[in-house]
Amino acid sequence: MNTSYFAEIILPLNLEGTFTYHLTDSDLQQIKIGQRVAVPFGTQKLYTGVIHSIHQNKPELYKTKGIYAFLDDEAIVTPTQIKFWEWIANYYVCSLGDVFRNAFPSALKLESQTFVRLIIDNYEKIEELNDNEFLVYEALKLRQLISVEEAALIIDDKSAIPTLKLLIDKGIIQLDEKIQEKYTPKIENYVRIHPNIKGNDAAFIQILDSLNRAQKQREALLQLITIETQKPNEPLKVSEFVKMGTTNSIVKTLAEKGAVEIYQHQTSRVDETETEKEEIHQLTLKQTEVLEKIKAEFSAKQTVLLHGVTSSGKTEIYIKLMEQVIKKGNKVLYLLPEISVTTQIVHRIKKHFGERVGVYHSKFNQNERVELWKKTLNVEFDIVIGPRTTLFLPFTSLGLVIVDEEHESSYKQIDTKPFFQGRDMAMVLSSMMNAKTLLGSATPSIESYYNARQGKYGYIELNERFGNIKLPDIKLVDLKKAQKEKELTHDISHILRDEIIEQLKEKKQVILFQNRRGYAPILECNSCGNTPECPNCDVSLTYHKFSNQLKCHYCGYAQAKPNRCVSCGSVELNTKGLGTEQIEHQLQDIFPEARIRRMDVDAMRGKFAYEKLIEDFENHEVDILIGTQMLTKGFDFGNVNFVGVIRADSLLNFPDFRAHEKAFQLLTQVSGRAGRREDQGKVLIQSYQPEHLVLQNVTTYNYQKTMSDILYERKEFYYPPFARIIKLRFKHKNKERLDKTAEQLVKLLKPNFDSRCLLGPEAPSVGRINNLYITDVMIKVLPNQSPMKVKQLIRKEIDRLCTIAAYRSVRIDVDVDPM
Ligand SMILES: Nc1ncnc2c1ncn2[C@@H]1O[C@H](COP(=O)(O)OP(=O)(O)OP(=O)(O)O)[C@@H](O)[C@H]1O
Ligand SMILES: [Zn+2]
Repeated sequence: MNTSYFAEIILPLNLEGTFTYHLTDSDLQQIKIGQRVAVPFGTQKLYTGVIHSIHQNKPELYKTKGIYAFLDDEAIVTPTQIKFWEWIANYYVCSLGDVFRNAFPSALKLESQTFVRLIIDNYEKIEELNDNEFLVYEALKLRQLISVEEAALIIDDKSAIPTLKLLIDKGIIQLDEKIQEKYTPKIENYVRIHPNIKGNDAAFIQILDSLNRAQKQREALLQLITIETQKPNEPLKVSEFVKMGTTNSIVKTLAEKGAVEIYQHQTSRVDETETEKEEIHQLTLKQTEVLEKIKAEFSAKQTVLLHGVTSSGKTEIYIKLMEQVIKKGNKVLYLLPEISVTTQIVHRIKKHFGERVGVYHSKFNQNERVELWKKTLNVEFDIVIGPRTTLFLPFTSLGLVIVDEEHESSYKQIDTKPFFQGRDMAMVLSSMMNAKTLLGSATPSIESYYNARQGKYGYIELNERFGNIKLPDIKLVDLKKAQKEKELTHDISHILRDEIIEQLKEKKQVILFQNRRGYAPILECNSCGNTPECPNCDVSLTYHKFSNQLKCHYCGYAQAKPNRCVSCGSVELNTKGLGTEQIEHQLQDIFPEARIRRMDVDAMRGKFAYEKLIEDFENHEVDILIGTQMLTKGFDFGNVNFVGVIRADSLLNFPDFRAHEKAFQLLTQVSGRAGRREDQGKVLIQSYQPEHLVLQNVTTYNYQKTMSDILYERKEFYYPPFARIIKLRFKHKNKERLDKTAEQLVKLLKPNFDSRCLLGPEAPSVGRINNLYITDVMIKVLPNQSPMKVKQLIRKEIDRLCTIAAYRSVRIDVDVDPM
């Protein structure tokens, strides 16, 4: 045995660094950086790891173990990816294992606690299974579900992971997941002249004669003939045909008589494979100019910020640029904030590039993820589109990374480590691969705007809408005044109401925005003022009328709505605040005829709920769409000329240093959904404080002014982009222990910081979630400090704290550049 070679292996553990295993001669024959291996860890555990590096430095302090098995012949992780993971672990102060866990699909990463289930009950080629595979297969037939740990008991430790991997590859078993909802495409009815009589004059004349006493049917049939002659290859929907003057029952009768045929055709947005490719739009003069400027800037700068007003055709410019990059043999990564709400853009891109587009859907299951990983590795795509996690796919030869709607806060990962900012990491990955990055937005984030103005990025403006349509006319509605003058029905001012009536009369569709979900966020007792709170979190419960429940938006806790106040027993419970659900009810009351739909997380539960709603909206099966900020993300609907904002106030009064920036962005974006085709759009924003500066700037589209006001304040108080923020979040079920730990860490850190730059510990506005108390410490890193040194210091002091038993159980999350 040759023990002079060792491999460093990345494991999905919350521990620093990589782990050393010794290599045998035969290991050395097959080992490649980026390959998967099955290894033991600790006394009992099995993991799938990835080979990080090979060396000859024998560890002095402990005895190494060997590798159980190699799971791949070739590497499935690229060297750039490993470098990228390390960069992230370093920057975001977490372990390489934390990054690996999040970046690598779980279906490729079996470990002791992973469960698999049988998907083929009667496997036909049983004789082809090896003994171990057969034993696991038999066990699964009895139990359906088995963990890697249990498989190791049935066969042995060494073979457990490789055996399960083989069974997965053969499609016999699958990682256990909740059963995924299948998308049932919408079936549309189409109508055509019956094939039996088409082109058969005799048969046709016979039918026509038989209709002599049914004039309407005869006319409809003749009309259909005319349409088919004019547009021979265009399928005609029954619904469209009916709009041209006939009725559903006439079409039905004609079908019964064998004159026409009603047939079905799937109109799916998700499954685009059969759609024909379309030519890329010719850019306008202005757009071409912008494209040329982008390319010129790229020759000197790695990153360019495209600041183009809503509906200026940024997407069209991206498409043209992508085409040019692909022609040179390079690949493109196109990042979007939330793929589920941006089906429209995916559709537009697929229309031009067809099969060579890979789409990462945040609701993809594990098996779909693996497929995308493998196809990217095999360079089967020219373009891959997806949300921030798409950054982790195994790309080669990227030429361009586009970050669309770069200001969107959903680029930041907040629920799982690493807490990375997808936009920033896009630039890192792009530069590692010698590619260029294009950031695009109608309302750039203040950081990107500042960097561009400082000359770090190229900066290009596009100030006119496609077709030279004017930006929507935005007016404010004073809710105080409306209330006083009794010009308010529920929460809808009469100006807003009349505008909606006008729009509906003209057969236009309306988009309304309200920043809160639920019915009326808070239930309050009229006698004692008590408000029901979540038993697990320090927040009031939100009232949802549809389910008649009170729900916690933090931990998911739900209870039936009480009839009496739990505190004093009074039956006079009142609702306070305003959510989308309530607006929906109010609208239904004011516009009983209108078809109203709602778009928020509660209404969008299923896997393809957004897609379905967007489809219905595009088909004009919806008159009024009310929703939360989901509505704002890049929607491009032709039939919307008017947008209304129900109440802008909660956006303005949010206790966060980014509140004004976000409010400006959100209101500008939502306004931008109006008037994108022919006429100038209109927007009404209702608010109790119409004099507010941010609102005033929104109505005049004064981005520059807004940002320079905000920059001024940020500079005064050391906020980004003038300082970097690192937030330490402490969590524990015992409040006293939590506070002590946080205070202790602050004491250790204090000597290194100016007092203005080390703030807290302080409980956030929601100080307890899911029975864990929370407290935050905020560190501001000034430009004259090295962020890396500060991070090292933080790591060191946290490690020091963890050596003391009393503090060890407190969870400390380091969030670099929190949002
Ligand atoms: N050169 C062009 N030829 C044809 N249609 C165009 C052209 N440029 C833009 N359009 C159309 O104008 C509409 C708005 O363009 P697009 O969606 O690309 O704008 P955008 O700048 O990405 O907007 P937003 O920031 O609001 O998402 C789209 O329907 C698009 O197809
Ligand atoms: Zn809760």
